[in-house]
Amino acid sequence: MSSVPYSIDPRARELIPKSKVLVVGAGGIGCEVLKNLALSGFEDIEIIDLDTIDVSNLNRQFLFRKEHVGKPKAVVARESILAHNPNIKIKAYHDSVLSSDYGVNFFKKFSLVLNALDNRTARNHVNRMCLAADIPLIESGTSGYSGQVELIKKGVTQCYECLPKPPQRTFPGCTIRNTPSEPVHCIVWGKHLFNQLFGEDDPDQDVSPDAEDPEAKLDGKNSVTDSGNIKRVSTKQWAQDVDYDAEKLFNKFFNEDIKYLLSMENLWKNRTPPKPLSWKDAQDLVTDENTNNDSSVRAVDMEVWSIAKCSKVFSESINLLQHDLKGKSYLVWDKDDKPAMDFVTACANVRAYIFSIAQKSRFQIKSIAGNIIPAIATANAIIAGLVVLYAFRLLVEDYEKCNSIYLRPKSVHSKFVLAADKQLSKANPNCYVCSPQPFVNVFVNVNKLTVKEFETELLKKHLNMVAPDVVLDGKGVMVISSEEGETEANNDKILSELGIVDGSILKCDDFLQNYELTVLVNQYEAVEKDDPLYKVVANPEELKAKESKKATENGASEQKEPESDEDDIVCMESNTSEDPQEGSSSKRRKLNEDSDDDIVEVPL
Ligand SMILES: Nc1ncnc2c1ncn2[C@@H]1O[C@H](COP(=O)(O)OP(=O)(O)OP(=O)(O)O)[C@@H](O)[C@H]1O
Ligand SMILES: [Zn+2]
Repeated sequence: MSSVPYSIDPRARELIPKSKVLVVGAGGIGCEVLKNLALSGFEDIEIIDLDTIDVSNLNRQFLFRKEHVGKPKAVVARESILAHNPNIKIKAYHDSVLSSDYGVNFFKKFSLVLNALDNRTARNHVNRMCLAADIPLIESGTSGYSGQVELIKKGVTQCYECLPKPPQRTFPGCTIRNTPSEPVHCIVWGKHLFNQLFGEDDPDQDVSPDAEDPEAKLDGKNSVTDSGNIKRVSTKQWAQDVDYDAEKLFNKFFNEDIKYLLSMENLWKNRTPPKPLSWKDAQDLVTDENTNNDSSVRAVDMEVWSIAKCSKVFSESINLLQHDLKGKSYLVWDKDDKPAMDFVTACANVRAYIFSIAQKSRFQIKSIAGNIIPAIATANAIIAGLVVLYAFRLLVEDYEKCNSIYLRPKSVHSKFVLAADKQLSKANPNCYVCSPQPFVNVFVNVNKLTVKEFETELLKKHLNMVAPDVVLDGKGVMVISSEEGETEANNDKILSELGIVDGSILKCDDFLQNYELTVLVNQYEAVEKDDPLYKVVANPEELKAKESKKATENGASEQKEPESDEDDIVCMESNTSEDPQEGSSSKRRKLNEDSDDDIVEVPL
């Protein structure tokens, strides 16, 4: 780093007003980035965001005001910027960046793309689009007091998908409220419910179905007749009015609300729909194998409770918490408070059951629940400042000054708050996205997996394709087509029925992403009940090494539902809030790791 790291190159000053910049996401970081761009002289900006403004955004997304709630973020962000500087050319798209309207040619228009997103699917997609269009991308994210800015440039740096990532820990609100798919989503929901019933009112922590979920309104049609969210004036007030009757509460949250979610039909087109559960039916759900008679605290903590037990604990903990609340205005959730932790364990597991998600022991839930990270406005502001400083450097192709930079909480392990890598991160030669000839090994049971499962689970969910075409190499068989009506007849066929066997090569092409991937099929059969449906690796040697290592560590294979989520969670300083919060983490490395060998302090 130079001694005056943030001086602006005079050539960049000239280019700033002439350069066209795309900002993807107008949330916490996006609002800050837009303001910084406008104030530093950028005059040609486009902004895309799929969401509308929620009341919970107002504390940190300062381009939005109370009167904007319900309006599209991109549109209001544009209006707010124009109100300050009407001379800026700024175009807003209220849409998902994943839509086919934003293809490679759309991206080619820009000098720079700045990501301000909160989820991996969209980040992966923009990564691929910028690689295909050969446009520099600045990727950024925050998670609590930590954050990161990183340059992605074809042929110069690693791409967003070069390294495997730990499980995601920050979640969009609609995942929590409408479409949980992992245990942690149910745990966050359980903590939110605790706060709604007993804690301090926080609009960020609504637990009711979110009818404003953009996915529920695909094609502009909303299957839900009621246009707004299900609004309870106050969940706490309602709970008090029914005297915290456990049966009524259970039926409300696990039966009626789930029935309402089912009415949002678009959500369930490609997902397993949830099963509403009444209090009465829950009493019958006793696990057969529950022969464990050991009632010691340790045994109870390690066991995965049956749903009948969850409902019993739900009721008992509510009674205790209601008692604790007497004389206080609210309770503060604490993982070490028995009824509070019992309540979250019971709720998380009942919700997991309803959504066909693996249930967890109290011990596992405790470690996950204690590590959920809040969104911090100042971290967003610092990261957005760095994003725009890096934008200045990129305009003059000063890539060497765009090393990944990290914001991290000060701790006993590190003296400084901002640190940068000493050099640009090199691309992974085995990356199945940015290597010259992307290639990957997939391990699937060709005698069991259907074409549809292969497409949804593997190509879309795992390999992040949006609209793949798949041809069986050498045979010319069109397995999957992105054109409607061409290969639907294959959907329910087993892979082997189409001639896909061990050693087959599939050529997968996502026209939208301008991305071609060669897939080598390896026959694999799950042995244990919990073994994954499939595995994906660039280099099978890596898989072997990792698997045997993991197996000795915790008896689990690599891709299994992570048993040790807490290992991957970035631990915050002990005095930070533990309230769950959706954020925008894109972390690629642990930010509080001890070794500072490969990073340097950044003078402020
Ligand atoms: N596929 C996508 N296309 C366009 N915008 C997206 C896409 N996915 C996410 N976004 C937007 O990225 C932004 C990320 O911002 P942020 O992390 O602050 O999330 P938020 O939803 O505004 O806040 P929070 O989740 O904390 O309530 C959001 O405004 C979200 O709508
Ligand atoms: Zn890569």
